[in-house]
Amino acid sequence: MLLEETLKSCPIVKRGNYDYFIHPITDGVPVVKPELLREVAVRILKVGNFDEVDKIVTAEAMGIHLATILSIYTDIPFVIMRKRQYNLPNEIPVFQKTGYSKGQLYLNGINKGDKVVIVDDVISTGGTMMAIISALEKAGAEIKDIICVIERGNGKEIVEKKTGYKIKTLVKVDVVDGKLIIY
Ligand SMILES: O=P(O)(O)OC[C@H]1O[C@H](OP(=O)(O)OP(=O)(O)O)[C@H](O)[C@@H]1O
Ligand code: HPA
Repeated sequence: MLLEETLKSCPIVKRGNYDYFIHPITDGVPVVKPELLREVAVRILKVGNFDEVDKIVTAEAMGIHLATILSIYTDIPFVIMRKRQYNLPNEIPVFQKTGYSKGQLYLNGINKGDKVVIVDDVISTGGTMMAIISALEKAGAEIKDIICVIERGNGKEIVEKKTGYKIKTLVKVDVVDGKLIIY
């Protein structure tokens, strides 16, 4: 499959001490091919449960292309947790920490009782997913499913243990000695 094929050859760069892999789905670099995007979307739709879901939720920036194509396929609207504060009434700020960055994410557009599916490109340390889940819980949303395209390291297990939610992924990778391996 294209996702696995393209992962095999992706470059790794250092972000501080973190070995960061660069891939079209996770970075939009070097180029996002429609056949790859389509394959990923179809695979997400196969594993995910989008029945009777009010909103798809993703995080800026690299969940946006995924939420967009899933929204077009399912006719479900989507919400982007932004890194920018809008100061809208009921905006929910949460702290986000990844393996290489720290910041805030802001949730708008979710009503109490909304049934949501969370979609993101990668789960690595799980810091971002913890932030998304905590914002949605504060908003009173009902999380129906969580799907990340790529899992790396043990962040998925950590988040599952802490929150009780099951996280689905399409492929599991790791970076070992500067090389990306696919399990
Ligand atoms: O599991 P974690 O360690 O939290 O890593 C996963 C997150 O890291 C990336 O986001 P980032 O905040 O770097 O922003 P980007 O989407 O703009 O690359 C990626 O898009 C995930 O949201
Ligand atoms: O290694 C990575 N590559 C791309 N996106 C990511 N988000 C967390 N880790 C990574």
